[in-house]
Amino acid sequence: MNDWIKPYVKAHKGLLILTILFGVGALIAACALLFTSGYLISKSSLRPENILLVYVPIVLVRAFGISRPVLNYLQQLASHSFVLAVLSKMRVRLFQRLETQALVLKERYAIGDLLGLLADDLEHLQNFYLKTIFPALFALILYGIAIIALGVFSIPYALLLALLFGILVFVLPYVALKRNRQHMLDMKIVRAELYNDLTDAVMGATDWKLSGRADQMIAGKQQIAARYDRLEAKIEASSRRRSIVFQVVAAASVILLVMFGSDMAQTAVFHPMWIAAFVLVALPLLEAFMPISDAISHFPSYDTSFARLMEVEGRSEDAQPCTTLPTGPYTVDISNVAFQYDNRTVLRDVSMTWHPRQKVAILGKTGTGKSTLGKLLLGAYKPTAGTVTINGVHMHTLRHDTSQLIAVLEQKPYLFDTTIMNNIRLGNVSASDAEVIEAAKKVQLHEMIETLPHGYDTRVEELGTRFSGGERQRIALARILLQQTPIVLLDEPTVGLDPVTEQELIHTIFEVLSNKTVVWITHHLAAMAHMDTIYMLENGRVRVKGSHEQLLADDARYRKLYDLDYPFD
Ligand SMILES: Nc1ncnc2c1ncn2[C@@H]1O[C@H](COP(=O)(O)OP(=O)(O)OP(=O)(O)O)[C@@H](O)[C@H]1O
Repeated sequence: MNDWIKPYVKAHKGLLILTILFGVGALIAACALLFTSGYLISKSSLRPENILLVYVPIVLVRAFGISRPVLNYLQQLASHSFVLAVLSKMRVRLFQRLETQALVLKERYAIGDLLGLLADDLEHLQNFYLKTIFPALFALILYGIAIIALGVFSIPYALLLALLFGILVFVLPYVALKRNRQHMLDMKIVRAELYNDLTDAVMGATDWKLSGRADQMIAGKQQIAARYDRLEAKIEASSRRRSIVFQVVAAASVILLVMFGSDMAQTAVFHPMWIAAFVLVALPLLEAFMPISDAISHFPSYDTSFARLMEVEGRSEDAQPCTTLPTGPYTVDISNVAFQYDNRTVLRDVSMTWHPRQKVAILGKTGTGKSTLGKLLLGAYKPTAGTVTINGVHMHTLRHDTSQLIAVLEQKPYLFDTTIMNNIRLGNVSASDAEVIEAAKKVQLHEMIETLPHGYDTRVEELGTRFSGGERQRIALARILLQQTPIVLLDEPTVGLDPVTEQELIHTIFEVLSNKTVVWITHHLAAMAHMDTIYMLENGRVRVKGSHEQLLADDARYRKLYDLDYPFD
C-alpha cells in the first residue's frame, strides 16, 4: 500500500502542504467567525453607546466571514489538484502494468474484475484522500488547537474537553472501523461479484435469451443486488447509531463550555460577555469532527483496492526489458523449450529454427500447446525451460517492441467502432490515406469498400458485425501489411469460413506475405501446401517435421489427417 501512496505524496508535497494550510485555515476562520459573532452579539446586547465600540468585532466578523469561504475554496482547489495529479499518475502506472500483460489479459483476469479495477478501485482512491485522509487530518489539528487554547484558561476544563472531543475524534472512528470492517470487505466482494456477473450476463445475453432463461438470469442478478442492499443497510444502521452517540457527546461538550464560560466569568478571568463567544466556537469544531467516523470506516475498502492494484503489479512481467531492438534479417530460434501453467506441463523440449521468409506451420489437435507456443513467440510468457530468441534476443524481454517485429492475425480480429480507414490504419497510425487504400487493394477489399455508402469513411459498427468473416480477416490483413513487420503469426485465421472463401483468403495471404516469415498455427490442413516446414505437435512435443510432400509420403498419420480434410484429392 505504501508503494501506491508514498511516492505520490512526495512528488506533490507542495500541493499537500497548501491543502493542509488552507483546510486548517478555513476551519480556524469558521471558529473565529463564530467566536467574534458571539462576542459581538453579547457586546451589542449591552447597548454600547457608540457604534465605534463594536467596530473592531464588526470588521472581524466581516473579515472571517469572507476569508472562510475563500480559504475553503482554495482548500478544495488544492486538494482536488493534488488528487487529480496523483490519480492520473496511478492510472498511467496501472495501464502500463496491464499493458505488459495485454496478450494474456483475458486469461488472467475476468473482464468484470478488470472493469472493477479500472472503474471502481482507482476512482475509489480519490475518496481516500478527499473524504478520509484530509478531513481526518484537519480535525486532528483542530482538536489539538482547541484543547491548547482552552488549556490557557483552565487545565481541568481543557482535560475534560479533550476527553469529550476525544470520544468524537478517536473512540467513535475506532468503533466504526472495527464494526464495519467486515461489512465493508463483504461489500467490496459483492460489488466485484456484481461487476463480474453483469459483464458475463451482457456478453452471454443472447444465449440466456435463446435458452429461454432470461428471467432466471435477472433473478440471479437481483439476488446479488439484494445482498448488496442488505450490507448497505447494516452500514447505514451503524452510522445512525454512531450519530446518536455523537449528538449526545456534542451536547455534553456545549454544556461543558457553558459551565467553563460561567466559571471563568465568576472568577473574573474574563467578562461574562465572552461566554457566548466560547460556546459558539463548539459548533464549527463539532462540524469538523462529524464526518470522521464514517470516513475512517471506509478504510478496509481502500485496503482491498490497494491490494488489487499491487496484485496487478506483482503479475506484470519482471524480466529486464531489452533496450536495443535487433536488426534484420531475422531468425527465430526456439531451443529446448518447456512451458508449464500452474505446474502442468503443456510444452516439452520443443526446438525449431525459422529463417527469414520461411513459411512454417505448427499443426496439432486441440490442446496440444500450439497457441501457447505462439504466446511464447510473442514474449507474453517466459519459457519454464529453454529459450525463444530472435537474432539472439529473448522474446520476453522485447515487451511492446514485439509489435515492430511480429504482426498477428487471429481467428476473430477485433474491429473498432470507427471508420474502415481508421480500422486499417491501426497497423500504422502514420500511414497516409493513399497507403491505406494501397493495402486494401492488395488484400482485395478495395472494390467492396468502394460500393459502401461512405466508402472508406463507412463506420464499422461495434464488433464489426456488418462484415463477413472473410472481409474481417482481409481488413485485419491490410492492417498487418501497414504494420510492415518481418514476421506474421497467424492463429487459425480461416476457421469458420466456407471452403471457397477460405481458399481465396489463403491465396491472398500467401501472395501478400510472400516476403515475410509466416508462422501458421492450425489444427486443419487447408494451407499446408504453401508451407516450407510443418511441425506436427503432439502432447506438447514435436512429433514430426517436414514439408507437405515429405509428410504425405513418409508419415501415415499426416496422410490420414490430410485424407480426412480432403477426401477427394
Ligand atoms: N492460461 C492458462 N492457464 C492454464 N492452462 C492453460 C492456459 N492456457 C491454456 N492452457 C492449457 O494448456 C493446454 C494447451 O493450450 P493451447 O491453447 O496452447 O492449445 P492449442 O493447441 O492452441 O489448442 P486450440 O487448438 O484449442 O487453441 C490446454 O490443455 C489448455 O487447457
